[in-house]
Amino acid sequence: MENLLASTIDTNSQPPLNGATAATAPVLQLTNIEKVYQTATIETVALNRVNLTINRGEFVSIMGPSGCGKSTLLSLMGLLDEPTSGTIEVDGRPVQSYSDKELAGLRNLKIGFVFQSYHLINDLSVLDNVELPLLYRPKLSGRERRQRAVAALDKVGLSARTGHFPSQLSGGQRQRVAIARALVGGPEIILADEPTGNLDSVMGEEIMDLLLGLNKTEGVTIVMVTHDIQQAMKTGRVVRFFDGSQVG
Ligand SMILES: Nc1ncnc2c1ncn2[C@@H]1O[C@H](COP(=O)(O)OP(=O)(O)OP(=O)(O)O)[C@@H](O)[C@H]1O
Repeated sequence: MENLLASTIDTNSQPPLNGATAATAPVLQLTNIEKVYQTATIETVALNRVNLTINRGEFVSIMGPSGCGKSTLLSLMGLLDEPTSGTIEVDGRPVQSYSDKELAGLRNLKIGFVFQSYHLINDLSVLDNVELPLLYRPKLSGRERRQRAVAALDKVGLSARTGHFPSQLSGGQRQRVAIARALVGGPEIILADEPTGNLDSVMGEEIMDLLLGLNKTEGVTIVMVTHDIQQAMKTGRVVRFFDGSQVG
């Protein structure tokens, strides 16, 4: 699974693409996806017959009102949850055909997550937070883990803050740490759930520029949920949802 990083770099040596073209290979493909949440009192159809293809190198925004299924969609794309019906394919292969070990590898290596509220561990330094996902990679030495974490922090412009704790950082800096943590494993895809939702407009712009740069210069495929139309318009494609269905 370590080769995923290498294959990412090979693939992305091509010019990065914003927007789907026939020449780009789908990295994620959702076909006829339905997700129904069943509780004791109510059944909620969170996603209804969703068909969505994400091509390698794209930056796609997902927009829609609260409760329309955006986070549900992201957790299905991140293989954190399963659809009630329909098919998810990763690199052209249905998720059901991957073994549990392969799926764990995909989640850990291929996909990085960024959340609105950062999800950092307050008791750990910036460097330790970023290094955390690498602890699941026994083949890496402690030194290699540290080097990769420092390199990821460098990419987000925070190499001077490795010894800080999250409480000593601004919101924008915390989100940068979270992005470094998402990047440290060398993922092909970043799934970002309202990454600027807790930030003021200046810090939000900075984070948006960082994500745009990662997409453009490193070819990282990004799917971002946002309520901000101006940010969405900077990405290659905007997909709109309403009541669990795509409306544009
Ligand atoms: N674990 C769950 N159990 C039951 N219902 C759920 C669960 N998760 C989400 N839902 C419901 O599914 C629907 C879609 O929720 P989801 O969180 O995907 O929406 P969203 O578009 O991300 O909303 P927001 O913009 O407010 O974050 C909502 O009606 C929600 O109440």
